[in-house]
Amino acid sequence: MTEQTVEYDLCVLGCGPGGFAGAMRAFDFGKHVCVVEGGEIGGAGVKWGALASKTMWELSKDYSIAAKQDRGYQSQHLTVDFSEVNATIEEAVKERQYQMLTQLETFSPRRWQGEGSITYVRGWASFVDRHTVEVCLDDGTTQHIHAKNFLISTGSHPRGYGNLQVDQDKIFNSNGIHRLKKFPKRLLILGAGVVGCEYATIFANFGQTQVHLVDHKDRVLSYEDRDVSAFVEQSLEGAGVVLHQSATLQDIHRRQDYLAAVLDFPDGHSEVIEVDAALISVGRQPNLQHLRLDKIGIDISENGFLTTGVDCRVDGNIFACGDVTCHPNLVNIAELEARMAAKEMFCRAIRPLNYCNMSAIMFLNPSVATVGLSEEQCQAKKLSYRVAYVAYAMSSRPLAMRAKRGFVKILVTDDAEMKILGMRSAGPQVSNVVLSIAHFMDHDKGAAEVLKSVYPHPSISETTQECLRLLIGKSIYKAQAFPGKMWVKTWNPQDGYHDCSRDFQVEQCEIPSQKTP
Ligand SMILES: Cc1cc2nc3c(=O)[nH]c(=O)nc-3n(C[C@H](O)[C@H](O)[C@H](O)COP(=O)(O)OP(=O)(O)OC[C@H]3O[C@@H](n4cnc5c(N)ncnc54)[C@H](O)[C@@H]3O)c2cc1C
Ligand SMILES: NC(=O)c1ccc[n+]([C@@H]2O[C@H](COP(=O)([O-])OP(=O)(O)OC[C@H]3O[C@@H](n4cnc5c(N)ncnc54)[C@H](O)[C@@H]3O)[C@@H](O)[C@H]2O)c1
Repeated sequence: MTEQTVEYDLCVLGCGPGGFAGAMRAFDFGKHVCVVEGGEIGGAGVKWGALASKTMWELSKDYSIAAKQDRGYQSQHLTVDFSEVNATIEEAVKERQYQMLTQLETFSPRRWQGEGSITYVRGWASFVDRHTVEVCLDDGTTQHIHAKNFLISTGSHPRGYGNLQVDQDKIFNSNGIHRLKKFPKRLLILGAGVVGCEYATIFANFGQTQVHLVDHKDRVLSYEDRDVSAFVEQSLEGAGVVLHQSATLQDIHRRQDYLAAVLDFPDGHSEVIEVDAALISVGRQPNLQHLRLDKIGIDISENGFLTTGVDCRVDGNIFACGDVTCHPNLVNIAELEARMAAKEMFCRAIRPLNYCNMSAIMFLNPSVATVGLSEEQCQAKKLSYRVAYVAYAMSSRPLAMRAKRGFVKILVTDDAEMKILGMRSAGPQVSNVVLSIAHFMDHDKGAAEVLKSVYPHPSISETTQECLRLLIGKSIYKAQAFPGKMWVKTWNPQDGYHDCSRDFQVEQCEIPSQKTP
């Protein structure tokens, strides 16, 4: 295939996790794919977000463990250098980018002799018509690319804050935070969503920075259940982060060698905080503005995102995935949608995407994992549910780890089937917990059914098992003996909450055809 004459089966716009996954899935079907990337390969999934921030989080966690003083060991002369931390982050980023480029190169038409191919073009794309994009190449020239289908996977960028100038020198967003030259002594973070809470945790873990976390809402992670927000607030405050809630940032004044941030509060008073740097993390906006979607007659929905169906189609031969859509901004969702789109284009997808069982982890100290519905979401839908809570302190592994801060909270339908609706969990190794529940939800299992699995001991996942047992009244440790650490409640739209922790029923012994342990 020569690049100028060919009509590709698929042209992918943007090579973050979504674009890359979509291109590879189309390649699985033996298709000729062109991938256009204007910035750094990997996008926010690698360079500007997920991988970079998670590498920094891992390093900060290691540091905070090394700095502990309550475990019988004490490190001496522990120091940390910001530029060395950054170099390690860069190493992780480069490794992933190298893997991506290696694969693109392996399947390029120049080398690959098998079916299908992937052509990688570096430049910024915009639509000419429904089968053509124009790409501004790195050398300033343009190239037209023709394709039967397009996947828009151009991701998102950090939202600005009014007229505040993000100079990536003193005032940063998540794209620029790694340009800091050293740990700031004082850092203001505006926005206590996931990005804000994660970076507050990271800087607090390193112990070099006084963090001020500011949000206009009255709690952090305001879209989560109140008990989850309260848990995270306690963790952050325990690590020395100062929370400024229900606060509006009026302005940040640049002084000679510091920043003066003015916060306004609902009762009419204002506060001025002096800091050395600020991070603005008030959400993200999709990268659609330069795509010339008007040329292909596609409207952006009211909130600025692309509207897709369950098959990830925007319209006709135009598909979209990841942060440009109105679904949660997560790497796993971008990849899932992209793979679905490719399947829909070339072999018709068998089952539409189910967004109900999506799981996520917020990298805090300790981390928080979520899957499916929260209590607040059930209540908004007027869906009756039963919910059980078990504190990590009730399980052997957290006891052994001396890491008792954490919990598992599982929601099931308030009926005989007790189908799992969702889970919220906090603590070390929550990824294990969330994965097992996501898997059970995907298979539409009820609480009793999933107890047939035997969990290893001692493991964090035993806390999940005990929580499920609690839901069906078969827990080993009993809520009556540990109020506050274990409880069960029901909620329905008419009566609200009913605490069932003390409703102890003697189990009738029958010979069942199939036992639940
Ligand atoms: C600080 C931070 C931490 C995060 N942590 C996590 C996490 O722990 N877990 C998680 O699941 N998610 C996390 N996310 C979210 C995750 O990074 C995004 O949801 C994900 O990267 C979206 O993938 P995408 O492919 O849609 O877009 P992106 O990753 O943004 O990639 C889009 C690509 O398109 C390119 N592009 C844009 N316009 C054009 C154009 N016109 N022509 C050509 N190329 C173009 C861009 O240069 C970019 O490379 C985090 C995000 C941030 C900001
Ligand atoms: N671990 C993960 O999965 C992970 C990590 C980081 C980011 N992400 C993704 O990236 C996306 C963006 O994250 P984010 O934290 O920037 O956005 P977000 O929407 O999660 O949080 C934005 C926060 O800023 C606050 N805010 C908004 N306007 C404000 C204002 N004017 N003044 C004060 N506060 C204001 C909001 O109340 C909210 O708490 C998230 O949706 C998330 O899906 C995921």
